[in-house]
Amino acid sequence: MNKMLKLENVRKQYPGFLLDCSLEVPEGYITGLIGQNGAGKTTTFKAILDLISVDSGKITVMGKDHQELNQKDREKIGVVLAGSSFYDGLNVRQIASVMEQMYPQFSGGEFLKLCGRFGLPGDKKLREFSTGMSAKLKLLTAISHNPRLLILDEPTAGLDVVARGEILDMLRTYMEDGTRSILISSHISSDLEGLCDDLYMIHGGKVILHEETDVLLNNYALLKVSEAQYRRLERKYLLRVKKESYGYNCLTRHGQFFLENYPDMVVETGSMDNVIMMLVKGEGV
Ligand SMILES: Nc1ncnc2c1ncn2[C@@H]1O[C@H](COP(=O)(O)OP(=O)(O)OP(=O)(O)O)[C@@H](O)[C@H]1O
Repeated sequence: MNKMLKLENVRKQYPGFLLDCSLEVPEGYITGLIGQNGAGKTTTFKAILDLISVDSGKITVMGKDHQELNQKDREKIGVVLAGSSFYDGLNVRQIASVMEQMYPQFSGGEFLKLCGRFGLPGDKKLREFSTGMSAKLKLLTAISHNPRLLILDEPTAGLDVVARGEILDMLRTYMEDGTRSILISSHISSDLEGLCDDLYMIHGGKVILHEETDVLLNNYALLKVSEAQYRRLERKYLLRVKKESYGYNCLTRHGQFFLENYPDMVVETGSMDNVIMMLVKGEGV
């Protein structure tokens, strides 16, 4: 399978923080990067886009070293970064003409049609936009020049549930052409679990888990067990353990096995937040 993006042991040191990240985005995939505030998501995105220098490691974008991308290659990438935007005195129609001059592939007509569909008036200045409108505009400008790879750092940050849903719908529509790919970050797991094919969890600069979303939601589970039940559990099936007032909370990758074979045990599947919590707060077995 073609890799649209590959990071191999990319390291970046800041005072009190070390990013050490390896990840891949295969063609046709939506890959999610999930992590709490300060986990290293934005640092990873800036490294990919060559906005910061890295200390070591290798970053390959569409088969080329990320520092060797030419203008044509860069036109195949759409980006949403926190904070970046157009001058706020412009309106949507003016942005369309700026984009048309920058990107030969950009269709102003198509862009304005999409803006209309997502409730962005053509003659309203950016400074009059709500947070949700600005987020939608950023994503529409990133996808309207027909890129093959989207790199989206927290595109749903600060949005209400309706605006988040609209952003996720835009991304699903973008993916209908099967050769496109997305790397998207969020600290809200529910945004990513319904969208992504696979997920990387990042914590303290390190990737602590990489799994297909289906496996994560169906096979990873919390076992809530008493002291006696815990003593009988085979340790090899457990990833992390946390002492609780009732006994132990255990993270396993074999949730279906426990559901089928231990009818008396409390087995909770389907929550990415639980998995993250146990990976961060639980102890090794
Ligand atoms: N220019 C910088 N100089 C020093 N430290 C930095 C710099 N940029 C980021 N950091 C540190 O790197 C760590 C990771 O920050 P980063 O912005 O990548 O996290 P994040 O996962 O994107 O978090 P958030 O969800 O809050 O945006 C933090 O501890 C931050 O303070």
